Amino acid sequence: MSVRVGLVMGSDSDWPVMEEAAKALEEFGVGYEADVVSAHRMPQDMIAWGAAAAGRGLQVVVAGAGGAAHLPGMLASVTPLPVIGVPVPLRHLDGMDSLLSIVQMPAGVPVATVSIGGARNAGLLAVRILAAADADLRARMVQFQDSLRQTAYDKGSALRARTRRGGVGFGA
Ligand SMILES: Nc1c(C(=O)O)ncn1[C@@H]1O[C@H](COP(=O)(O)O)[C@@H](O)[C@H]1O
Repeated sequence: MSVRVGLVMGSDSDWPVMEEAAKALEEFGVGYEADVVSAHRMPQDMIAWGAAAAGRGLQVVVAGAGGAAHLPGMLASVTPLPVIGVPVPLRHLDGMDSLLSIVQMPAGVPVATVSIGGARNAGLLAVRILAAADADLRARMVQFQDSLRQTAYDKGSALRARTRRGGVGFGA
């Protein structure tokens, strides 16, 4: 399986959050590599990693970091690849620091920021980006969306049964 997504984080302490992105990629059979890359602690290596990413065949970067989370933005500044940023919540400030660090990028250097701790959505967004030019992957994403819809239908019918209040009743 070719490695299409670079899944990087500022520290291995981010893994419990970032693992959800890895799981989403695995669900869709998308190859990824995972590594610790820190703008603050290894700036030269971080620049080298970002500058080489596209040339190594990566197509999307998912970057997670907590606190003063400069990693996603700095990677976006040195790669032409789409970068998805994951704000990782730490003990203080509940991830707001990380969210604001990642989301407020200057014009010209986009980072697609997901919610605080939203690594699963980062993985799913990476799949969607790849699926734009990959019909097989797109078909799998449509199937996944169908399963979400079915789950919502089932929840609606269970709620209607529980409350004995008929609603519109979506789905079969
Ligand atoms: N935000 C960054 C960057 C960066 O943005 O380059 N490098 C590490 N970190 C973050 O520091 C937090 C604490 O790291 P440690 O647990 O290693 O002390 C992690 O959430 C990491 O992402």
